[in-house]
Amino acid sequence: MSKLIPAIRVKNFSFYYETQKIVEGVSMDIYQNQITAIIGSSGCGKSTFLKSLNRMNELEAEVNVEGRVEFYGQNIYERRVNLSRLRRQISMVFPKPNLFPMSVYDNVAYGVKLVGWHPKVELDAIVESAIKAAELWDELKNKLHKSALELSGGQQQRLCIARALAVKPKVLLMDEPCSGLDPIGSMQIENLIHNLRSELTIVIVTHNLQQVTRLSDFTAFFHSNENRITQMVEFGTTNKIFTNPLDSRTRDYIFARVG
Ligand SMILES: Nc1ncnc2c1ncn2[C@@H]1O[C@H](COP(=O)(O)OP(=O)(O)OP(=O)(O)O)[C@@H](O)[C@H]1O
Repeated sequence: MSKLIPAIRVKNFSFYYETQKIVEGVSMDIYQNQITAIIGSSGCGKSTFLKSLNRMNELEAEVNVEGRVEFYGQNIYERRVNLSRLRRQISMVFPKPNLFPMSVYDNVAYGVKLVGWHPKVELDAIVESAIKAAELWDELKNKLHKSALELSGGQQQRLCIARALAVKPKVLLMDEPCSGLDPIGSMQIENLIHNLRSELTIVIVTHNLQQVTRLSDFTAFFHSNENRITQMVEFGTTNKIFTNPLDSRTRDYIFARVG
């Protein structure tokens, strides 16, 4: 493996919704151009943690944090951080497609237009390149001006990825990106994630442990303790976590589910 460069360094990080502590004392590195999976029981705080990596949860609730999340050396929780810029650099894909009721083209162009004006020819090129990167161009090149909501579920989810890619993020956070898809739709997204890794750093939350072993380079196991506060129990290469976990709680979770 070539030298690993941390894109995000999480340092002794705790997260609260108002005063309710959800995640406690997480320290981990998320490496550039690697796929990192976050696994753990339902409700333990995986999505919360994922959204704390680009401060998305602040759109939903009042939050408090302790510790640091450094993105290429800068603590994203510093007061002077520009949140729109941060969320472009660390973009997010949600469990269900959340396209706008507008055309395929306008969905992909949306975030790009928010950043600033581009000549039409430039915008066309950005949209085409993002749709190609999401491996949808052949399917959609003749439907660019049709409503995005007419696409299949799998196409909609890949279009969400195209929309996220259009603003040229460095990191893509993916929360259960295949949850609503059939096996073929899931496999297309998995192939896409696999191919995107050469250009992007990816963090994925999923309950599908087979998917974790197929896709990810590193795995973090989160576990909620008796006080319903979640800690990261173990982090390592996916191979190590799935063949020889050190912690009995990781072992119990993985072997109970994989068999
Ligand atoms: N906006 C919010 N405000 C307050 N509490 C929240 C909010 N979102 C989630 N929570 C709480 O945070 C805890 C962790 O939820 P979260 O969705 O992060 O878990 P999860 O591990 O991703 O779950 P799942 O695997 O079922 O999707 C839960 O107790 C949940 O009720």
